[in-house]
Amino acid sequence: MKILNVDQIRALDQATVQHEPIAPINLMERAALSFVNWFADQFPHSSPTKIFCGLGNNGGDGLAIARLLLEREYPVEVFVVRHAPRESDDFMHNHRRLKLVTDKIRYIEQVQDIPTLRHNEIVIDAILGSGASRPAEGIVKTTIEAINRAPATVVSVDIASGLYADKPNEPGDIIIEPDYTLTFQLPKLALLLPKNGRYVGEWHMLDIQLHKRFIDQAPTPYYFTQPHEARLLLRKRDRFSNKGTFGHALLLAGSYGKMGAAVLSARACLRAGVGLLTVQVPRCGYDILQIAVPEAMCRPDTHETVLTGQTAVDGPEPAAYTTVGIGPGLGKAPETLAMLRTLLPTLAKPIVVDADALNLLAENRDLLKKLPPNSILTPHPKEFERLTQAWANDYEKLDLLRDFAQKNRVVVVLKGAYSAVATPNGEVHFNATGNPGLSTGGTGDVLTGILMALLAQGYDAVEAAVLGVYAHGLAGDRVAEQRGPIGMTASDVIDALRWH
Ligand SMILES: NC(=O)C1=CN([C@@H]2O[C@H](COP(=O)(O)OP(=O)(O)OC[C@H]3O[C@@H](n4cnc5c(N)ncnc54)[C@H](O)[C@@H]3O)[C@@H](O)[C@H]2O)[C@@H](O)CC1
Ligand SMILES: Nc1ncnc2c1ncn2[C@@H]1O[C@H](COP(=O)(O)OP(=O)(O)O)[C@@H](O)[C@H]1O
Ligand SMILES: [K+]
Repeated sequence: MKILNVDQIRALDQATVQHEPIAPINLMERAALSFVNWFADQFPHSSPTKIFCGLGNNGGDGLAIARLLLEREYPVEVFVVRHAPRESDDFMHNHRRLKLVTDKIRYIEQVQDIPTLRHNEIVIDAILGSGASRPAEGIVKTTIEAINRAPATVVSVDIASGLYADKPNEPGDIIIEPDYTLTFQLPKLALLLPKNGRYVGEWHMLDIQLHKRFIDQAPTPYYFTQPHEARLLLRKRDRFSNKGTFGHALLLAGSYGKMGAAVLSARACLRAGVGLLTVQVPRCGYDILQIAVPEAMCRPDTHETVLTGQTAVDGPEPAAYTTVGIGPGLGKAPETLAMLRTLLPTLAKPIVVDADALNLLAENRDLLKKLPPNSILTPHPKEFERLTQAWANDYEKLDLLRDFAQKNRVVVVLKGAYSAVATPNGEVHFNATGNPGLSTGGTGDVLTGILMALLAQGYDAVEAAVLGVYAHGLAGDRVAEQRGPIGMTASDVIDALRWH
């Protein structure tokens, strides 16, 4: 699913009006109806509801929502925040219609006009929508502050008032902090960015049947992966397959005290369908690996505590494996850096690079040029900052991300809520699955194992990254469903992986 910017959303509304065709006011009615259907499923009919409307089309939505909720006998009061000299046409139309069915419309011009809000009440926030283009001030600001102070449940129409849909707000901007955001048709970029968490709450999309062809043709670098899109990537297994069909992966991981990371990656790699797995660990990890992951072959390094790449055991060169994964629990010993220096130029097929291998690349950026094209890098934000530079806001971070992936011809999975998969051609695919239960040590190692397994099975790097983060997050969601997010372990996530 595409993520469009504000100008494109406006053009999409117009294209829908022209091509369906549908009158703008009926499109607004459709949006209001889809909101009310969600609302009625969520909140009982007795819920006292106060709707705050601005004077633009977001306010127009609010007025239409008020009328439809009144039809369903919700106890509704409407407050119009008079912040501008002029109302939009569709606002005025809905204002006239609403006045015919209720006399409970009040106007907020000064602070005394703002009603008291109680904890059992619901506030519908329709003050500013995607048209917000400057910081809230004056009576808009005061009203938003009052709503944020109130104990009421707040539901934002389309987007929290004051939050820009596709550009950074300034620190100190006053923005609604909703419990829910119901956004029309497509996600807005702002909803997916970490700094905006408190201005979004739980969010859902409402399908208002905007013009499909326009969406299909609209150029955008940003996508939000839907479950059906991720599942489409999944390949069926041939009845006559054998273990060779699914690749032989080599995992280079672990150091003294961090052998668990190697175990977790190895187990996840097996649970993600690799045909064969060899793990090279420092000698001190040999017994651990053999006992904890009997399905994997183990090549002990000649070094006792860190990886050097040297081994006394016969076996193929790393370049002969279908793919290589490197990083979990690795440490940053000089011998390990030397291994990277020797190893990377010998590899031609995409590999997975994580954790301390990324930190070594960050400290030795000349090595970035040695990465096989289409390799997958899986930094969390701090690791990505080390690879690049600090950013002033999430939008700048996205620019850095796209730039880095394009320049280095790699796929970057920037991990976190809505992990972002950046591709060498400049696209960013945000992942929808996952939950805060995954914020625990080892879940990143699990992702590395999954990505290696997918590369080994022949998925291309972008497919592997998009499908891998999806399956990883979904496994986390399954665990959270069964036992709640708190106390989830990386091993639980491995056990919950499913590929059907
Ligand atoms: N046009 C359509 O067909 C549809 C539009 N929809 C609604 O329309 C909204 C967008 O409507 P608008 O473009 O009228 O924009 P808004 O309703 O978000 O804003 C109204 C006006 O406020 C002004 N403004 C911007 N920042 C402000 C600030 N800080 N303080 C005071 N005023 C400020 C802007 O000049 C803007 O024209 C969407 O968010 C959505 O709710 C929906 O009804 C879906 C269909
Ligand atoms: N709040 C969250 N919502 C969704 N996913 C999360 C959240 N927090 C962490 N994750 C996921 O958990 C994993 C954590 O990886 P990482 O930070 O590398 O941990 P570690 O190095 O301990 O394994 C990533 O895949 C990340 O996307
Ligand atoms: K709003």
